[in-house]
Amino acid sequence: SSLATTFLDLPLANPLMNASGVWCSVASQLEALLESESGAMVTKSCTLDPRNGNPEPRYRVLDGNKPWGSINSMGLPNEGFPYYLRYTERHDYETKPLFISISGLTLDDNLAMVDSLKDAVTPAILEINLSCPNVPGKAQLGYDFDAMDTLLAEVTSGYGQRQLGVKLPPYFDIAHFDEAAAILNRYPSVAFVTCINSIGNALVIDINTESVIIKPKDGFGGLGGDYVLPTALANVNAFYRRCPEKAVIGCGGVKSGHEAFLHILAGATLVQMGTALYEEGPGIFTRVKAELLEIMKQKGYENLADFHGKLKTL
Ligand SMILES: O=C(O)c1[nH]c(=O)[nH]c(=O)c1Cl
Repeated sequence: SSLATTFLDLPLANPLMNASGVWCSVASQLEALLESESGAMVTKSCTLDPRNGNPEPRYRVLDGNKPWGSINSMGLPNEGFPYYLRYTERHDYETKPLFISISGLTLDDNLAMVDSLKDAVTPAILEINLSCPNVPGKAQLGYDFDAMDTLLAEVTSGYGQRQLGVKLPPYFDIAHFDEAAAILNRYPSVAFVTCINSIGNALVIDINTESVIIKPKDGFGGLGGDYVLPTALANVNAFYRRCPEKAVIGCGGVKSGHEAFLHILAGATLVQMGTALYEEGPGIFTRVKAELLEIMKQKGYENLADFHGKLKTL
């Protein structure tokens, strides 16, 4: 059996990569991902200027010894767009493809970064984070369909119809799957969707301290890990069914070959890891690769195409 695959016509040794935001904020982390057995890698969502982000604690795993998941309200800490643009210029693309994630604080900031990327003519693949903040008091872009449509119209024309992708927040209503997909399908250059970002504004409470466990936003934060797997699989499959011309990247609840297999069965071409990578480090790619291969062997699958998107219904 082989894990080899292609994405946007690029060859990958395997479908596994990090989720933006995890182990990808600074050069040392990016170099560790390059040296890891991941098939691809993505940078931390960046803003035009560097940001410190929110006060700590801003990331916690739940039930530490057996982390069922994580909660975070990082606040978009990053080194600023120029730092990641410089990394795209020195990345070794022969080793593995690189995605660059942007999350501008304003439409103009997003357009400025897209414009610089277009001029840079870098092989890096753009993933626009639609969970980026919107106008204060308004829902995040991924939940403000008019703002999302406007952004995509401006970005796709600014990017000269070059292929790019979007990182979507989770949706929980069939009508929202329909509406989001209808917008995305109007932009053929949006070649992939990454589902899902963390489940927003969860609240974890510690019974011993009778307190929340992260400092920002009175403890409200994005949920990752085991808790989000069924929602992640639903979003992967919903967009896989609704966007036949686009690839889907799965993200959410992957910590072993088992969940990676489920994401691919649901329609994911690549699979990202966040919480599990945060806790285990880049060695996780070696482990999950072996586990996925073992499951394929047990089931008699030679390659990913043998089961990709072949989820059965009853
Ligand atoms: O707080 C963050 O930096 C953050 N945290 C997330 O869980 N998803 C995101 O897209 C971002 Cl930008």
